[in-house]
Amino acid sequence: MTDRPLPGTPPRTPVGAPVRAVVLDIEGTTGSADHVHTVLFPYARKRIAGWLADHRGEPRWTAILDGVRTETHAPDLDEAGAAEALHAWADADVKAAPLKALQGEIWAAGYADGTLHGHVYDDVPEALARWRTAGIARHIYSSGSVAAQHDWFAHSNHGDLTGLIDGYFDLTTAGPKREPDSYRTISRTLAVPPGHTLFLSDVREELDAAAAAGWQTAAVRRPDDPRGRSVAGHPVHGDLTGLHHLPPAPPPPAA
Ligand SMILES: CSCCC(=O)C(=O)COP(=O)(O)O
Ligand SMILES: [Mg+2]
Repeated sequence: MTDRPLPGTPPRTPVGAPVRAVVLDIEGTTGSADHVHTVLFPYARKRIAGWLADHRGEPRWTAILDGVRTETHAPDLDEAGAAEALHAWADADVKAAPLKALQGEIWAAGYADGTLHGHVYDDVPEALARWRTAGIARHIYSSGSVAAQHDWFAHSNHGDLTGLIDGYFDLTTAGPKREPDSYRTISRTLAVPPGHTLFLSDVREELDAAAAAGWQTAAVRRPDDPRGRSVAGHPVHGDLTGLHHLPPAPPPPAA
């Protein structure tokens, strides 16, 4: 796949404008995509049918079934049909909210019994701590559910990092990551102007969507990423160390 800017992408606030909030992707940016694909996804895939059977009738089971029925436009789908849809989404890595909610539920048990951990690259805790010291807000935006994101950072290879993170956005609270409107929703929630918000991701289409919403962007392509270091239209970093010293926002005017 070649990296080309989307036609019609408007010019952005130049990098260098004061940054008041950093929003970070997980898979491929702050954590290992390989860990997500070879550890977390298979762990959940194997347990989908068992989880549905074990939690039948509970409110979270009902929410997941209702979500699958809505997404598949099949209001009468039963548990077996829902399991089939969830398996198909898992196999194709479809970012469907009911699958993401269920994966989060299943992973929670694995984190609790110590089978699973979240993978966070070594440079991430220091970057988050530096931005906190500089008064820059730090939020995560991933297709994984908010609960799954929180668990990933709470049970990371660097210990519990949740104290360094101000909040989390997912498909249900913001929307799909390749849609500019999702970034507009996050801007409204954070009450930070788009031009003062920096998005970090490994996926060009996500960065293009954030840029279309007026955000600053930087691509993160880890050295082991087979896609290489070129992401058209966005500055590219191999880790977060080059982003430690973001230009801080001036303090708000006195009332
Ligand atoms: C710990 S959240 C799991 C990541 C996930 O489920 C996923 O689909 C990756 O999404 P991202 O938006 O972080 O690329
Ligand atoms: Mg990613």
